[in-house]
Amino acid sequence: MALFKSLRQKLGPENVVSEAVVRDIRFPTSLEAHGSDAVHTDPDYSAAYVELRVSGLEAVGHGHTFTLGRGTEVVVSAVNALLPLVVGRPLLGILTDFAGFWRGLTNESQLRWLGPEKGVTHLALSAIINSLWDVWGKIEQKPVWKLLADMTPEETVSLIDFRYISDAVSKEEALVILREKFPTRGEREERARREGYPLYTTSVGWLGYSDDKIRELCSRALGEGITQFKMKVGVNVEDDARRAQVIRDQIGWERSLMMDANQRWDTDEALAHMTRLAKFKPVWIEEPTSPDDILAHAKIRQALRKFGIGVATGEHAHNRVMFKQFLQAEAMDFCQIDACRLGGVNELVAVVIMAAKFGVPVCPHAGGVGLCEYVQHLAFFDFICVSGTKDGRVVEFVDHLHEHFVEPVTVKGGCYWLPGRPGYSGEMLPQSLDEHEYPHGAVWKTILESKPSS
Ligand SMILES: C[C@H](O)[C@@H](O)[C@@H](O)[C@H](O)C(=O)O
Ligand SMILES: [Mg+2]
Repeated sequence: MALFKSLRQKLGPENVVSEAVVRDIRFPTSLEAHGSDAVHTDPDYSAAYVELRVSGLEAVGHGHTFTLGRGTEVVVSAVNALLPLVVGRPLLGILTDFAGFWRGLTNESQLRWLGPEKGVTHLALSAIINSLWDVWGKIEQKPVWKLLADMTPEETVSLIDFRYISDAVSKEEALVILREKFPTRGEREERARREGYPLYTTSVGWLGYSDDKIRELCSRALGEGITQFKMKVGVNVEDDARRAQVIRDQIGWERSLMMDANQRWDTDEALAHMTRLAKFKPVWIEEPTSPDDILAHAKIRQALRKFGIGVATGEHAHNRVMFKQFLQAEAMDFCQIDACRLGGVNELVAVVIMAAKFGVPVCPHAGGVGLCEYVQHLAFFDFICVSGTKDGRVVEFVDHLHEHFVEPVTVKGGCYWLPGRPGYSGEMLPQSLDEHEYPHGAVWKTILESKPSS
């Protein structure tokens, strides 16, 4: 137990979580249609942002969950409801029995009625769990991917609550998967440093962008060495076809194009629309229908196989149980974990291991604020410790709001590059937090004051 031993040397019973505050941070991305899709037409990328202090420690844990605009205040309330379960607890006890702690939060006997393990309370949980991972990384002076890469297989499985997934992957099976790659982790860590991790960009194809803007952004992305692109579809199939043509004209046919319908269609509509759009050779259609409808995804997947179009989903799959069923029902070709939809690193690790068992590539979702900063850690963990490969895998990148982070992602030549600072990379700059706090931060004051009163 290498890492736990080191923690025991650094932390004692006096190091308790002494304070945790949550803030409502919103960015007015809807003003320029950044992030817009077939159902989220005016997204303001937002965060319920937690700062967690531990007595006797200088390091502060920063963690957030991603949400949109008006939803943020609901998530902030849910974080406030959960925080009494965290404040006052010794950090060592939390981290060395992380699965037990996690279950305690997800199964608090009154709050669990709101979920369990889904929706607002689960989003809120992830902000707290993310802040704990951040402080853990800072204590060990390691970025989270490295913290994970330095764990023994036994330490890794101790993070996971196996309840409800042990029929798909047991603790013993998870250990076998992790042990298999354990001796060769060093080689892949070296390769990760040398080669990075491939990305695709969604920033060229938000639904509210004009054709001219799409053209300009494609040519800029090509100049930056990006070779994989995603566009939004779903409102009007003829518009989608026109925009797909615009993108193909720019990127050619050798580079990859993905499509994302953001849950807009019924099953038959999905089939009709994708039959029409198949000629643009998309690698996948993402969220073609309700994110809860596993069997519909399976049906769509079967039907689109003849076109060579895969089905991707996961950004709205609310817990490991949903992923289990998508995998068991052969309903997804690409597993899109989301660092904030799931209950933080602990549940993400479970899904990454489960996907490896089912042989489905993990291609993390990152369309939001700070999601790129988070998911890079999980993708590198998957490569170094779990699947051992980057083949057929790609991490989403959106080129928005990175300037607000203490350690923004490094992307170059169509790849993410390993983050180096201790922690989970989600810490935002103090000035950005102050300016974007809703409703009194300077940015919101200006926007709200300029709105005509009704
Ligand atoms: C509202 C958001 O921008 C979504 O459109 C976004 O997360 C998207 O589904 C994606 O895959 O990036
Ligand atoms: Mg999506």
